[in-house]
Parts: sequence; structure tokens; C-alpha cells
Amino acid sequence: MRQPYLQQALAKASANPPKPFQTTFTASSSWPFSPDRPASTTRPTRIAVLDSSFNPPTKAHYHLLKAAARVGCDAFLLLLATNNVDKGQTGAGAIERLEMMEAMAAHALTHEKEDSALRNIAVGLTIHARFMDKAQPILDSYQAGTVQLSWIMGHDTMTRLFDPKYYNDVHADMAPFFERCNVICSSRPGYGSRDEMMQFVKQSGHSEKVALVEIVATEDTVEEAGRPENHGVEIKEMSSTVVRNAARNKDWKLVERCVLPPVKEIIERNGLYSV
Ligand SMILES: Nc1ncnc2c1ncn2[C@@H]1O[C@H](COP(=O)(O)OP(=O)(O)OP(=O)(O)O)[C@@H](O)[C@H]1O
Ligand SMILES: NC(=O)c1ccc[n+]([C@@H]2O[C@H](COP(=O)(O)O)[C@@H](O)[C@H]2O)c1
Repeated sequence: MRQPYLQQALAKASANPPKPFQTTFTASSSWPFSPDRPASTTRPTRIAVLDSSFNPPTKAHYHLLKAAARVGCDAFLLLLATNNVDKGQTGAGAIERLEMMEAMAAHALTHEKEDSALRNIAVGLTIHARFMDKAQPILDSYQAGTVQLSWIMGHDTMTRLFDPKYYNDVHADMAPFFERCNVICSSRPGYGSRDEMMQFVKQSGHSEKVALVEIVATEDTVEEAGRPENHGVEIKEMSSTVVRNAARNKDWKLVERCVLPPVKEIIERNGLYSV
């Protein structure tokens, strides 16, 4: 049973003083450092962090990880925040979200073939809502200079990353973040074209720190919304909201299209999103 262990992790996150970052699942005891990494390698290990509400984790989230693997990340972290800059917590509870994240990580560990770096994956918990606050406790967990963080996000979240409403002085506050971190950003239907995204990145003044990627289809997730078995939704269009609505409407075929099988099992078993 994972629940008592996850409960303890959540208790540490809300203790006084709180534990600002912890992992709850790691693919190996050496994570983020891959057991396959040659001893002669001196460059920092690049951890791609997908920070999300995971309410629930979708195949779009999984394909964002795969897109990050293609731009050269060495390790992956699915990160749940106990605080969000905007949202309160509705839907699944934190333990259920961590269980679904672990199910996604275990799937990568046992099934991922094309993007082998994705098998070097972990699940973690942060108390911080803003990316600039999340970064330092993660970096502090490893010997200085041995890891580098790349934050994976969609176009919608990148817009919010630079939104002045979250800062006293957005440029001054973000400068230390970009000294230590990169961003890997994917376009997202409904949030502007790829050109608009590139323009936005240029205007941010941090274009050398932002890699633009695209979610692409793989053999097992053929992209054709028109196909009856794809239930009218491409990977790119998937969101946690689509899944929550599908579960509420008991459209289990659509849920199955949008989430990995072990995640669907948790949703069904726990009756998540049914009301
Ligand atoms: N289909 C997608 N394409 C590109 N980026 C995505 C996609 N789905 C999620 N993301 C990105 O993944 C990160 C975490 O996503 P988030 O938890 O907000 O998922 P969501 O599906 O948008 O959730 P919700 O529907 O509950 O608002 C965000 O940076 C978001 O932009
Ligand atoms: N400016 C920022 O640092 C910023 C902006 C938007 C979302 N976030 C964080 O990103 C994560 C995912 O957010 P959503 O689930 O709201 O998309 C949350 O932890 C949220 O707090 C941070």
C-alpha cells in the first residue's frame, strides 16, 4: 500500500517548517543520475520537470515528456504542487493525483522504448506555486553544478510564467530563474499559433533559454481525430478538463483515449470526477 507513505510525504510538505521539495517515487536509487551514464561525463544532468495539477495526468502530458526527451533531457520529474498560483484543489485529492502520477511514471519505466531517457523518471512534491520558487529547493537537493532544470510547459502556461501579476518586478524576479533554468515549451491548440509563440518568446528577452517543441504522434497514438477509434480528439487537444468531463459523462471510451491504461484504472476504481 502506497497510501500511508504518500500521506507521510504530504504531512512533511505541510509540517512546520515544511519540506519544500521531496521525491515520492524514483526509477532508480541513483535518480536523477542514470546508472547508464558514463563515469567520464562531467556535464550537468538535465532534468526535465513537468509541473502540473495532474487532475488527472493525460496522454498530452506524456507526449510533452517525449517531446522534451527529443531535445536532449537526461531525467524526468513529474512535479505536483500543494499550492497553485490560481486554482484551489477540486476533483482528485493529492494522494490520488500522486498515485496517478506514479502510474504514469511506472508506465514510462516499463513501456517506453523510443525515448529511452524517459525511463529515468521520478515523481515529486513541492510546496511552491511559482516556477521561480520551485526551482531552488530542487537544485539544493543535489551537489552544486551536477543538475540543470528544464521546465516543460504549454504555450498557455508560458504566457502565465511571464505574467507581471505574479511578481513585484517580472524582469528582476525572473533573472535568477533564467540563470539556473531553461524552458521547453509546446504550442497548444486554442492558445495561438507557433509563430505567435515564437514572437512571444522573442519579446520576453529570454529566447536563448526557451526551446520550442511540438507534441508528435507515435505509432501507438496515431493522430487523426477523424478516426472513429480516436473519438474526435488528437493528443494535442487533450486536457485534464476533457477527461474530467468524459468521466462525469461516463464516456469511458473517451477517457481511455485520453489517459494511459493504469490512470484510467485509478479513475474508475476510485470513482473520480463522477460528480
Ligand atoms: N495538450 C497540451 N498541449 C500542450 N501543452 C499541454 C497540453 N496539456 C497540458 N499541457 C501543459 O502541461 C502543463 C500542465 O498542464 P495542466 O495541469 O494545466 O493540464 P491541463 O490539461 O491544461 O489541465 P486543466 O484542463 O485541468 O486546466 C501546462 O504547462 C500545460 O500548458
Ligand atoms: N508565474 C508562475 O510561476 C506560474 C504561472 C502559472 C502557473 N504556475 C504553476 O504551474 C502549475 C500548473 O498550473 P495549472 O495547473 O494552473 O496549469 C501550478 O503549480 C501553478 O502554480 C506558475
